[in-house]
Formats: sequence, structure tokens, C-alpha cells
Amino acid sequence: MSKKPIITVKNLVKKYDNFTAVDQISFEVFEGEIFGLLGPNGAGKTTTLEILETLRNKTSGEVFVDGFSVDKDSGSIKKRIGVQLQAAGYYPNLNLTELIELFSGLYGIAVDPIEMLSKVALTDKAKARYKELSGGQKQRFSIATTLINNPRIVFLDEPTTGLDPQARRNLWDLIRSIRDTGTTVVITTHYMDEAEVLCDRVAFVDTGKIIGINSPDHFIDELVASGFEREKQVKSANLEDVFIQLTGKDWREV
Ligand SMILES: Nc1ncnc2c1ncn2[C@@H]1O[C@H](COP(=O)(O)OP(=O)(O)OP(=O)(O)O)[C@@H](O)[C@H]1O
Repeated sequence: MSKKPIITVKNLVKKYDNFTAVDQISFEVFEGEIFGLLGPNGAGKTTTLEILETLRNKTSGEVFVDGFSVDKDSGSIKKRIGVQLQAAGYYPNLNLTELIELFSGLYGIAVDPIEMLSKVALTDKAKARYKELSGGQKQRFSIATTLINNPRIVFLDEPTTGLDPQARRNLWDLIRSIRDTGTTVVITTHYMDEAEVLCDRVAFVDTGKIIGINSPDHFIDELVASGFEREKQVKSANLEDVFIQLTGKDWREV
């Protein structure tokens, strides 16, 4: 994999009134990788993602996406990225084909809806409405909409939350296939197992700060080499162990 940065974040800060949600974070995302922002609820992952997506203003710091500054060139960035819409953005009475046509029209791009749906294994649902889909199918459709403008980078915010294990694995395969076509993927998750199997590199985010960036294997090997052992081991350590070692806190699901 090339190590060319496609996203550069320097000393990013986001304050909501007196509350600092993102606290001086710096990181790079390399072209062609799946990069995970990993951390508990409220850590600042979504806020960071929305700033990279040019959907939210930062308080200070610098952010470059595919060479463009979020301050000066947000329009150029928007053309090069794929962003998931909240479910509320999907008109209830349109079917999937019509929704893809609507979004491609908004982008000013002609795409074949069936070809887009085939990328996410939903051609058999082409005439179904969004609300008729299962949770996993809804997520796959939402990912299809991020691919309409043939983006250089796709941003996915907790794409597997609420899905059953099989649907999650299915979505992991889809996300890997997007990466394998050369598209960079930035994902947020609070699932350690997901980050471990899916992400090429992860940044641990906790209370608005990045407390470690590396590949899952590197983190785990480093922890194991330090003498760490899990009580009942299947494998000597996992990413959850790394996080707890780093933060000193129990993992919490809110
Ligand atoms: N518009 C807002 N106004 C005030 N505070 C906000 C706003 N948006 C987020 N916050 C706060 O900023 C902090 C970070 O929120 P953010 O949504 O970025 O976290 P997160 O890591 O994505 O968590 P989650 O997994 O729950 O989405 C939280 O404490 C949240 O309450």
C-alpha cells in the first residue's frame, strides 16, 4: 500500500461553547487504506468526521482532503468524497432505482442505477422502497449512494451499528471491496472486533484526543510483547485490551 497521505489533519480543535469535543488532534490518512476512528460514544469521532466532510466548521487547526483545504476549497472536497446521508434523507415513496436517479441528478452525474445497486448486492431490491429494506440492506443502500460520484474517499459513520453479526460481516466485505478498487475509506466505530478485522490502521479517540495511531496488529503485538496476557486467552490480546491499557478505563457501551 502506498503511504501517500490523502487526508492531513493538524491540531484540529472543535469547541461547542465552552466544551471541547475535539482537542488538538493530528493525523494522516493514507491513500487506499481503511482508516478507523475508534472510540466510545461521545469521544468526538462524528464531529471529526463531519469536519473532514466539510459539513461542520472547526474551531481551529488545519484539514486538507485530497490536497484541498476545508477552509478554502470545500466545494472541491465535496466533489471528491462520498458521504452517508441520515436515513431521513431518503424520500419514503421512492424506490431504490428512483432514489439513485435522484441523487445522481443532484450530483449532475449520469449513473446506471442497476449497476450501482449491483455493487452492493441489491439489484433484486431495485423496485423496493427504502423503508422496506432490512437493517443490513439499508446500510448497503446508503453505501451505494456514497459511490455515485465515484469518490476518492468514502466516509462511513458507524456503518454496522445495530446490525446482526452476519450483516456486519457482509458489510465488512463490501467495505473491503470498496478499498480494493482504490478508494480510501474512513470509518468510525466503537466495535473493537470490527476495527481489528477491517481497518488497515486505527486511531484511538478518547475524550476528544487521539491516544494512539497504528495498525491493529502492531498495537496488539506491542501489547503482547510488553508482557500483557489476557486471563482466559483465545488470542493473547485484542484491540479492546490495547484501548483499556491506553485509557485505563473499562470499555463502555452507552
Ligand atoms: N452540536 C453539538 N452541540 C453541543 N455538543 C455537541 C454537539 N455535537 C456533539 N456534541 C458533543 O461533543 C462530544 C462528541 O460528540 P461526537 O458525536 O463527535 O462523538 P462520537 O465519538 O461520534 O460519539 P457517538 O459514537 O455517540 O456518535 C459529545 O460529548 C457530544 O455531546
